[in-house]
Amino acid sequence: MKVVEHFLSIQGEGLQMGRLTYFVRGAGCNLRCSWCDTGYALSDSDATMDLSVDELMDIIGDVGSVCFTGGEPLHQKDAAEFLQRLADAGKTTVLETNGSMDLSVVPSSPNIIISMDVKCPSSGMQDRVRISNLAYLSRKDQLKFVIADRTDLEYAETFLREHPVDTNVIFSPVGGVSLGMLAEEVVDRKLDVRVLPQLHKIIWGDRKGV
Ligand SMILES: C[S@@+](CC[C@H](N)C(=O)[O-])C[C@H]1O[C@@H](n2cnc3c(N)ncnc32)[C@H](O)[C@@H]1O
Ligand SMILES: Nc1nc2[nH]cc(C(=O)O)c2c(=O)[nH]1
Ligand code: SF4
Ligand SMILES: [Mg+2]
Repeated sequence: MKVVEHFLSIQGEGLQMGRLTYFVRGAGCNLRCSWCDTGYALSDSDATMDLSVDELMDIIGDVGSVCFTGGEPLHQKDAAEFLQRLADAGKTTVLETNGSMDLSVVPSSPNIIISMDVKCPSSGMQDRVRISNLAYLSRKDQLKFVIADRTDLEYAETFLREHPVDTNVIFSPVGGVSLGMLAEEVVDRKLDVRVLPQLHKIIWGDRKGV
């Protein structure tokens, strides 16, 4: 596994928000979202270490919650093996994936929470979503829309109307965009979604390793 960083922190996103979590950030991504807050992890050459799955399991130790992210974690050749080992060890693992990578490779386990993005127009990557991935999402998983503006919001609303999915839907503002604006729009439109911030940025600001 080409790893950029790994660290113990508090889960800052999604339904596991607030939980002590061990983060593993893989190097390399096949997309280039305009607002990506992890530009330091988008190339394979951003890797600072090459770790085996055994080494990663030793590093994670007895921490019960893991977030496998990136970059794009499914870009890693041993992603499925890592996910299977985490699931077999009984760890709750959130897989933060960008929606363009085939989810059929993800082991089926109640311990693996797929957190799939649908990229909205502001990202410049909205055409990269793999619609067939929606079939792999269930009630344990989450579908995340990162929203920069009203165009994104309307895109997300239309997407959900055209592709109803029985999973948890999260609207999260692009860093720096008003959470209040997003919340008011969701209330006005009576959208059955969760409006969530990035908790780690509220605690520590926008920086690496947290
Ligand atoms: C850094 S990405 C890595 C995982 C995967 N590549 C993806 O995009 O889902 C992790 C999460 O952070 C979100 N994200 C990235 N930049 C952001 C920003 N500037 N503001 C809010 N969320 C952001 C992504 O949309 C994604 O849900
Ligand atoms: N604390 C913290 N929580 C996170 N949840 C998802 C993250 C990510 O970059 O994928 C992330 C992150 O970078 N930090
Ligand atoms: S897919 Fe994820 S890691 Fe890749 S550019 Fe977009 S937000 Fe950043
Ligand atoms: Mg992050």
